[in-house]
Amino acid sequence: MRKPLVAGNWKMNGSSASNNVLLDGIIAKSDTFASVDVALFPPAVYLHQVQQALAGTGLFWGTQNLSQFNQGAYTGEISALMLADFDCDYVLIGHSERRCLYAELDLDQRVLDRIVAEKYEMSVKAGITPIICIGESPEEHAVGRTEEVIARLLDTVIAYQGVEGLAHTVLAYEPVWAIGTGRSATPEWAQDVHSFMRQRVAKHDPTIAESLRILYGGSVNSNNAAPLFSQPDVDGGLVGGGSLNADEFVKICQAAVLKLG
Ligand SMILES: O=C(CO)COP(=O)(O)O
Repeated sequence: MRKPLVAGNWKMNGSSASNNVLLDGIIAKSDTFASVDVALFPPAVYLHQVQQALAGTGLFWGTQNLSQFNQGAYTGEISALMLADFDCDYVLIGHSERRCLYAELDLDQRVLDRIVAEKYEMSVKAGITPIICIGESPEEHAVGRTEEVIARLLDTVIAYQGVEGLAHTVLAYEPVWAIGTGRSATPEWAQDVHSFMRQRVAKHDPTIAESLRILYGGSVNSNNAAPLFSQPDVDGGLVGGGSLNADEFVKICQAAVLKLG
């Protein structure tokens, strides 16, 4: 049985004061979801605050991005080694907001997937578990290209690092059309796509595929979390807006506990 994981992506939200309220609310109820893994992803400037608050609670933390380079003249970037310095457990890689809004191309205009693969390698080497986000755009969704888009990214990551790295990786299916829209994928749709992802990995290594956690992200809330998480190949959620309110996020984490029966 894969242990469910609920990840709260705060995106560019919060302040020292509001973070304290949110953290206190989550920590106060953490014994009600102790049987699942829960991780918080604050903006990098608040990493220290979150690390201090969560130390000893059993909750995990991470960041929303990392550089594909180790160190040097990369203004504004944060390396895997720096994240390891903060005992980060996880890092989000390839979130659609980075791909779309920040056009993560390198100087040779190489494809985005390659950058994702390089970041993935950096995090694995630093001992930080990557959560690789993939999903189709509204346009790709409309013309039925979901599986093609997902297969392309998965194959690039596997080709670059080998399937073995996926033993230390979490995948997140985040359809762009469901992010921040209030229009979540149906549980059936999420299950179909997650199953496709697992089967694609299984072609390379069935054992790794079976143990691989695949999260669903896109308008997860306290009403739809339980039906989504009840699907056999949905191993938890990557939550944006729903992770900014302690009561709402705690309910989503508790929904993941139901999956354990
Ligand atoms: O992008 C997401 C999490 O990374 C999902 O965001 P929402 O839950 O706000 O739709």
